[in-house]
Amino acid sequence: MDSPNGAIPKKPRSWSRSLPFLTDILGNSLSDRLLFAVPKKGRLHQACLDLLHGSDIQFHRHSRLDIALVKNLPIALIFLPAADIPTFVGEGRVDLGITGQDQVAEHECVVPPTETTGVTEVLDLGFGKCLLQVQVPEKGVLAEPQDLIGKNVVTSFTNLTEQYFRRLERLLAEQTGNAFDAASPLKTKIKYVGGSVEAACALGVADGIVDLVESGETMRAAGLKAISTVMSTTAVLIKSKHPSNPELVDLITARIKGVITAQKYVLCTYNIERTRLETAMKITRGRRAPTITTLEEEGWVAVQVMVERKDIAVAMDRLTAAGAEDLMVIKLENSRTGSG
Ligand SMILES: Nc1ncnc2c1ncn2[C@@H]1O[C@H](COP(=O)(O)OP(=O)(O)OP(=O)(O)O)[C@@H](O)[C@H]1O
Ligand SMILES: O=P(O)(O)OC[C@H]1O[C@H](OP(=O)(O)OP(=O)(O)O)[C@H](O)[C@@H]1O
Repeated sequence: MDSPNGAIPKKPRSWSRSLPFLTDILGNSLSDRLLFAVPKKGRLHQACLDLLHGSDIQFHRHSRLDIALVKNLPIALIFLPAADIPTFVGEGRVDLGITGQDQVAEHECVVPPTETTGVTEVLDLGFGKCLLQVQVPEKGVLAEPQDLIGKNVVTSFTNLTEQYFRRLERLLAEQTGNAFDAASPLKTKIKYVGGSVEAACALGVADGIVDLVESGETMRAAGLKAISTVMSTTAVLIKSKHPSNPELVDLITARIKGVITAQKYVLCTYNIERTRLETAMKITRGRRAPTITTLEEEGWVAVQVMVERKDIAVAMDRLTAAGAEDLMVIKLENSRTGSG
């Protein structure tokens, strides 16, 4: 897929139906609606549907149709590949979107943001966490990213990979006192594949790859090892520079923030003797401060406090050791908090 002039070939765009065409199907139902792009498949799809459900954004998606009208808000959801969402939001064709920071960065390599175009990151959604890494065969002789200079590198992120190797080639030229011509093609040959990138080395198409790693299982199973990290990424809510309805964007942001916070925290309640309260409060400080209520029983108080879900087991162990009794942990359905 290398192009003759050394330019990186564009990814194929799988979303071929244009908004005017969809408007024809749906009559005028798109006008006056905020357009919100959601990944139509892949790793982020289900988490986004859960987020919409938690935010009470109700819709019915007809099969094969990549657009769904929201029943209870003036919003239309547009289902797009995660890789295409920065383009649509960046050009202001769609107001809001969810995609990975990696996809935003890949897009911005080719279309740098300006004052009026490009996307603004509104919220880190916490899921879709992974690393974009340079990987090589575990058993091979390649050990450092510079060993790949002049070799074949396969990836779905051709622009970020080009940027990475351009920096590396420039750095190496500077270190060795050689001239680096920014206009000349890269020595490293970067090839695009749309998926199953990890197979490229075993099939002899690549000496190394640049791909996403979450648990590391795919990489291990393919006999690869990471030798460098290009970037870390999570899913983000993005908006265009001039959304059609900024108030509605703020409302959706607040709702989604509430769901994310509710997923991140649990409510912990316990009873404790007032004399031991100071120790207990050091264990569970809360988001702002714990709520303390006096119990009918002399010298005892009840405590209500938000605790990060990932810390709750250890917190309960320590609270019990500090004399807390009747501990309960309650899952939060939704939340609205002062400072996010
Ligand atoms: N293993 C992973 N763990 C967490 N997040 C991931 C992982 N793989 C991808 N992502 C995130 O999800 C985004 C979309 O990647 P994914 O490969 O799922 O999309 P896709 O190419 O549209 O789907 P598919 O691979 O099913 O064709 C990535 O850009 C990244 O932000
Ligand atoms: O570190 P892990 O937890 O194993 O995850 C990493 C894998 O997940 C992604 O691919 P995905 O499964 O989405 O399919 P794809 O190869 O078709 O993109 C990514 O491209 C890796 O292959």
